[in-house]
Amino acid sequence: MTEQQTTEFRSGFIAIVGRPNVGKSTLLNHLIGQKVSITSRKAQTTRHRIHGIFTDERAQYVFVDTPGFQTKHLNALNRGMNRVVTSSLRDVQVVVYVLEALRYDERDQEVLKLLPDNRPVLLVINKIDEVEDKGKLFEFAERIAKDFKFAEIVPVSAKQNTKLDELRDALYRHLPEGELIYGEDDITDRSERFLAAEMLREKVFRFTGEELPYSTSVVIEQFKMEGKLRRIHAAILVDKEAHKAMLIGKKGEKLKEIATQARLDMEKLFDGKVFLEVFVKVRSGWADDARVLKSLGYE
Ligand SMILES: Nc1nc2c(ncn2[C@@H]2O[C@H](COP(=O)(O)OP(=O)(O)OP(=O)(O)O)[C@@H](O)[C@H]2O)c(=O)[nH]1
Repeated sequence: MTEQQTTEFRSGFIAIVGRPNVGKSTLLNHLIGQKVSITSRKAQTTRHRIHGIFTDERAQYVFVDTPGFQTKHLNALNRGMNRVVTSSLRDVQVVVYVLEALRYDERDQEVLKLLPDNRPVLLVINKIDEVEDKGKLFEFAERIAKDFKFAEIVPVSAKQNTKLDELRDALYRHLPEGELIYGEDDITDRSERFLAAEMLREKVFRFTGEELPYSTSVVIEQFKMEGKLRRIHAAILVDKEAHKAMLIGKKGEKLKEIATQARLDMEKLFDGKVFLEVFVKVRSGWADDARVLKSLGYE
């Protein structure tokens, strides 16, 4: 091969799959160097497909962050998520299958069953910072490799940015030759409005621990540019008065903290000042129901 052939520009879509909590969102954020996907200690916080984009002088890597594959609790939402996993695997060039170091349970195996055999799959063993005896990683990798033919195996710590360059190199090796798919400076194809909701939703999860149910949702009611300032009004919708009190906290302190942290993340991501106002609203049930609203003359 000549020098030129080895440095050809490459591009393509890459899916990151794995059971909840293995660190997919953290990996995506750290590979891109920006916070575009929400992370939290609670499992199952990713509900949407997010494209994170990373461009350097030799390639454009377009990441698809898939929700954790659900094997328990097959409700409609989770069934939807599984479909997202399967469909996102169909239109990518490379698949990254993430495991937690030294952990390989039946949920991981369920995801493994979804892996395609007609394109490269990289095994990423994450959270190696938690393993003292690194020799164990080798045995672990050998064991997993018996279950699937991986193109490469890359141990990393997403959180500590360890071996992420090795992972980028491995991804480059398996991407096809191609032009830029998105702009050079793009990091996601999601709107700022969507990302603002994600940032806020993450803080709600983070600051309410296990107390608040997943039924909580975030709506951006207004997103306005005023010169360089983004003026954002957001509502956190809850089902019960008790949940509202929980979110607001003593003297409103919890809500203030949630809003401040979300605003700081937004300012970093949007690279500009944000004025953020957050309200907590109790969903009145019928007000949410599109059909009822329609019959009352609202659209
Ligand atoms: N020690 C350690 N913890 C990590 C690492 N990567 C991620 N984590 C932690 O693992 C937890 C889950 O990370 P996420 O990135 O939200 O996991 P996910 O796979 O996207 O989870 P879902 O959105 O539920 O599918 C968080 O508490 C992270 O901080 C790592 O390399 N080392």
